[in-house]
Amino acid sequence: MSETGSTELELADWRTKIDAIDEQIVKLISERAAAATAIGEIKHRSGLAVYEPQREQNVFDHVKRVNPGPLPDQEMQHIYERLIDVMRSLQKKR
Ligand SMILES: C=C(O[C@@H]1C=C(C(=O)O)C=C[C@H]1O)C(=O)O
Repeated sequence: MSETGSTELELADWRTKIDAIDEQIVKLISERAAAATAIGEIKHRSGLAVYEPQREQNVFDHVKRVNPGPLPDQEMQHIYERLIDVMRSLQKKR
C-alpha cells in the first residue's frame, strides 16, 4: 500500500475511535444534565440559589484529583468550567 493510503487508514482508525468515545461522552454529559436538572428542581422547590460556588470548587478539586492525564489539571478544569456553566443555565431555565 502507498504511504498516503496507510496514513489515511491510520487516521480513519483513530477517528473511528474518537467517534465512539464521543458517543460515550455525549451520553455521560446527558446523564449529568439530567442530574443537574433534578438538583435544580430541588433548589427551586426549596428556595435555594442555583449558583453554589463552593460546590463548584469541590467539583473542580475532585476532577483534578481523579485526572489520570495526559491533560494538565488546568486544561481539565477549563473543560469543566464550560460544562458547569451550561449546567447552571439549564437549572435557571424553567
Ligand atoms: C449541579 C449543581 O448546581 C450548580 C452546578 C454545578 C455543577 O454542574 O456541578 C455545581 C454547583 C452549582 O453551581 C449543584 O448544586 O450540585
